[in-house]
Formats: sequence, C-alpha cells, structure tokens
Amino acid sequence: MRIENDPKLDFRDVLIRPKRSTLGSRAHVDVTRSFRFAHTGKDWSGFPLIAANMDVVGTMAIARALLKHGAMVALHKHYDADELVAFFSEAEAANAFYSLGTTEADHDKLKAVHAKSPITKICLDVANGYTEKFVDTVKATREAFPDAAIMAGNVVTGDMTEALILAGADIVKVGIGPGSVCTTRKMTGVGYPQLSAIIECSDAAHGLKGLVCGDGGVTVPGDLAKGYGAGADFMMLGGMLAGHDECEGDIRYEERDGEKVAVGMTFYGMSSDTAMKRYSGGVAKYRASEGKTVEVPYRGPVEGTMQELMGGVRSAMTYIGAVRLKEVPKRTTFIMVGSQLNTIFGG
Ligand SMILES: NC(=O)C1=CN([C@@H]2O[C@H](COP(=O)(O)OP(=O)(O)OC[C@H]3O[C@@H](n4cnc5c(N)ncnc54)[C@H](OP(=O)(O)O)[C@@H]3O)[C@@H](O)[C@H]2O)C=CC1
Ligand SMILES: Nc1nc2c(ncn2[C@@H]2O[C@H](COP(=O)(O)O)[C@@H](O)[C@H]2O)c(=O)[nH]1
Ligand SMILES: [K+]
Repeated sequence: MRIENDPKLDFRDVLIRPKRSTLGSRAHVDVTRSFRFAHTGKDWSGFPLIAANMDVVGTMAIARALLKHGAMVALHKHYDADELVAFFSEAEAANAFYSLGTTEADHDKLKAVHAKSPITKICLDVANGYTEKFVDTVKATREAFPDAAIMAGNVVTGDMTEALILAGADIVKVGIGPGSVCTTRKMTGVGYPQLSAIIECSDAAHGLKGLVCGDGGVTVPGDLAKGYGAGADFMMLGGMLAGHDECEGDIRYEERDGEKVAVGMTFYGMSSDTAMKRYSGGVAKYRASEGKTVEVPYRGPVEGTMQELMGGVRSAMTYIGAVRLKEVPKRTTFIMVGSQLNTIFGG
C-alpha cells in the first residue's frame, strides 16, 4: 500500500483568479479552437464541447442542434445500423462521433455502417480504459480506420493517456467516477478528482501531440471554463445537456391550470440498472450497477443551454484576458478555495 500526498483537486476546489485585460466586451472573444489530429493529420475546428454518448443526450437531434455552434456529439451506442447509415450520409453528421465498446458485435456493426457511409470520427468508450484488451482494441481500430479521428477512454492518469495515444488514439477521454449519474466511486472506491485528472492527462497527451477530452463532472457553466483552463482540449457533458427537446429521455407531464405541461425527463447512467435491463436483459450476477436513474427538469430546446454554456466561457475569458480559447490554459491561475458558491437562495 502507498499513499500519495500531493493535493488532487475537483472543479469545486478551485476558482480562476481574474487578470488584467484589454478586452472590452464578451463579444470580442473567440471560443473556437483548431486542432490537428496526431494520427490522421486532419484538422478540426469548432467549439470544443461534446455531448456524451449516453442514451438521453448522445442523440442525432442533439448533433444537429450543436453543429450550429460548431460543437460535437458522441452518439450513444444503441442506434441500429440503418439509422446510422442514413445519419452519417447527412451533412449534419460532420461533428458526430460513432461510439462503440470492445465487443466483436460492436466492431462488426461499425464496419458494416462504414462500408455504406464513411465514418470519420470514432469514440471507443469503456468504463475502464486500463485493460490490455482495451489497448488492443484501440490498436486494431487504428489499423482498420487509418483516416478516422479516434477518441478513446476512460482513464485518469498520464501513463495510461500516453499508452492510448501511442496505441492510436487522437483524443483520450479523461474521467473515472465524476459523472452526475455515476456511482463508480461509491461502489468501488476508485476514481480521481476530475480537475487534477485533466491537468495530469493533458500534460501527458500534449507531450505526444495528443489531445484530451475532460469527461464528466461539469455541474455549472463555470466548470467548463475550469476544464479548459486545466488543459482540456475538449469537454464532454452528459447531465448538463439532459432534459431538452432534442434528447431521447421520457418526458413527464403535469396538469397545470387544465393544461398538460412537460416538467421532467428521465436521465440515467449507461451502467445503471435501467440501461442494463434495456440492453443486457438485466444486471449480470457477478456485477453491480454503477449508475443512477434520475429525473431532471424539462428545459425546452437545447439552444438556451448552449447559450448559457458558451456565454459562461466567453465571460470567463474576458476575466482572464484570453482573446482566444487556446490562450485560456496559459492565462489560468487556479486558487484553492474552501467554498466557491453562495447557496443562500439555492445552487
Ligand atoms: N467514466 C466513468 O466513470 C464510467 C462510465 N461508464 C459508462 O457506462 C458505459 C457502460 O458501462 P459498463 O456496462 O459498466 O461497461 P463497459 O461498456 O465499459 O464495458 C464492459 C466490458 O469491460 C469489461 N470490464 C472489466 N472491468 C470492468 C469494470 N471495472 N467496469 C466495467 N466493465 C469492465 C466487462 O467485462 P465484465 O462485464 O465481464 O466484467 C465488459 O467486457 C461505459 O461504456 C461508459 O460509457 C460506466 C462506468 C464508469
Ligand atoms: N460511473 C458511471 N459513469 C457514467 C455512467 N453513465 C455515464 N457515465 C459517465 O458520465 C459522463 C457524463 O458525466 P456528466 O457529469 O456530464 O453527466 C459520461 O460521459 C460517462 O463518462 C454510469 O452509469 N456510471
Ligand atoms: K461517455
């Protein structure tokens, strides 16, 4: 047994210190980023936010809505091949990742879809990115799809970030246990505070010209700015994008003044009982669920939430004098805090 003593931080443990700047308006900052993917040499630019590959938010409708802002989506894994073929032949699929795990069936489906509609972005997603099997899957996928950008995870340490990039990933997905509907830390005791995970993994990735996506744990728009400040090239969001018209969750309605109004929407982890019942016929005997099922408030079109998220990032940039999103990590000084929000009137 060993104990590591240096502090490891979560989003809530820090704030960003303001800095003198010449920026006069939040309209004067540029939130787009341009990247060259290490393995394909191809360029991408846009707003580096990715909707998580979860049933409720990793949807084709979210992809279409986010594309307007140059943002992305990792589609959930449960569309059938025909739907995927049709979607990936649309222009709206430009910023969408095809997501899959490590099973043979997953990979056969990807090949079948790719043969009809070329896939240019692949998200290899498993709960535990530390297994040999996963590294082998990344290598095999890189060989089979030399021209596709590959995002792979999840991991939380520099060593494994490097291993996945060397195996063929362009983007490493970072986060074990920070998610809004995640119970991995509670069930297993395993995890890593998300801000530190992003700082350490991005440092490792950037040394190899790789990129990272901070996945999970964003609870307020400010966490997005902190993630970019910590070095995340992309940030992935689940819960913050749930509850919208473009989602695939069940809506709950209430009668109000004789009218039926939408009030809530289901949202669940991909390792929850709900997901396992739906896709695997239940929870296997030797494992426990590692996700929750919750109801989030119904929030209308995702457009409003995107404006809040992007507006928060723009404002953060003016506070630290970053004209372009790329400058944010260089201009970020985190200060450790005992409390970050005044909750007298709620969160
Ligand atoms: N970022 C995070 O913290 C987490 C994210 N998730 C999300 O939920 C999805 C579904 O998760 P889930 O169904 O649990 O598994 P996955 O889809 O990740 O993968 C399951 C495969 O990995 C094997 N495996 C080995 N160790 C583990 C482990 N500790 N946890 C999970 N699988 C393991 C499983 O074998 P076997 O079943 O035989 O053990 C199975 O073959 C994930 O793909 C991910 O998107 C889930 C948990 C954590
Ligand atoms: N441990 C679990 N993690 C999960 C599960 N389903 C999804 N996830 C992870 O959460 C993020 C989204 O986080 P959020 O805080 O933005 O909501 C997602 O991308 C996955 O990595 C789960 O069942 N268990
Ligand atoms: K995910």
